[in-house]
Amino acid sequence: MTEQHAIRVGLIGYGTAGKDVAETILSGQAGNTRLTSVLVRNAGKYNDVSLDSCTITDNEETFFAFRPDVVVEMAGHEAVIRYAETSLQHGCDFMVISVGAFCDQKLYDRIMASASQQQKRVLIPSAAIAGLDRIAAAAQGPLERVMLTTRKPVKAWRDTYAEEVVDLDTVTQPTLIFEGNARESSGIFPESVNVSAALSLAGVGFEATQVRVLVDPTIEKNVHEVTAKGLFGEVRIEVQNTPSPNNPKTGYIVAMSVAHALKNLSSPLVIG
Ligand SMILES: NC(=O)C1=CN([C@@H]2O[C@H](COP(=O)(O)OP(=O)(O)OC[C@H]3O[C@@H](n4cnc5c(N)ncnc54)[C@H](OP(=O)(O)O)[C@@H]3O)[C@@H](O)[C@H]2O)C=CC1
Ligand SMILES: O=C([O-])CC(=O)C(=O)O
Repeated sequence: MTEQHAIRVGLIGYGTAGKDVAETILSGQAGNTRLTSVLVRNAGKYNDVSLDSCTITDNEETFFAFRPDVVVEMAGHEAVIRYAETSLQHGCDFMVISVGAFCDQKLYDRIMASASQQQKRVLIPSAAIAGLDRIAAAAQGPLERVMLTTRKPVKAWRDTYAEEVVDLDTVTQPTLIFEGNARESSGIFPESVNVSAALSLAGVGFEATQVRVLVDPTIEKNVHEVTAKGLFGEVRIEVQNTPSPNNPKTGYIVAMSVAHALKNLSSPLVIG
């Protein structure tokens, strides 16, 4: 594929992970892709940022006027609510990391209907979790149980629901702050447990996916453990993600995974 035929990428959000994704595209790590436009809330904040020929805008029309092939959301649940259907209706695939927004079943159904109607796709990279491929394959046969346990250090829980249930300044032991299903965890932790939604969509759905969330002052990394059992056998996968210094809720791996997913769109060899 020549540069002329590069996949045109529109990015929503230029925060911790969005900035890293932009850099992977500009450095060629995301395959044959070209960053055309970045949609932010206040373009004035980014006057000093220069991204080659890419335009940073807070105007939705300007953003879509660059006719991206794929819109990559790196901005949170509210951005999914605002831009998922709009992106599909503009003829773009929609790559989403704030997957927890899909816990709103009506929103999810509308987005899926738009994707089918437009013959476009919603793409969910693994991001902070691993093993979605295995869970999706295992879901072909009966799956008895899928469970996620998410643990993060204290600094990852500032400004979240965790502050309502535990004193982050004094906690010394791993402390369970949530136990329930993925429908609930996706809504309660919009910035921290999107992985539970991705796991649900790969496997047995939001109600049947069990989730436990812990504040863990004894660890340095963000840890996600997936266990599942079914006709296929059993699996236990644990990832330990290095938190990003700019936002300890998010790991470096999130942008790396998006870069890999973008690369898969143009690569003759597709893995994962
Ligand atoms: N699936 C997964 O494994 C993971 C998913 N996530 C999701 O990714 C999101 C982003 O993570 P991260 O980069 O660390 O978060 P940051 O808070 O560092 O960055 C979010 C950025 O999004 C921008 N933003 C918010 N709303 C909009 C909007 N409507 N339009 C354009 N830009 C917007 C914010 O801009 P402003 O400066 O205006 O506030 C901010 O720059 C998280 O909120 C979470 O939902 C994160 C980690 C893992
Ligand atoms: O980066 C992580 O550890 C996971 C995360 O924030 C999320 O799923 O929203």
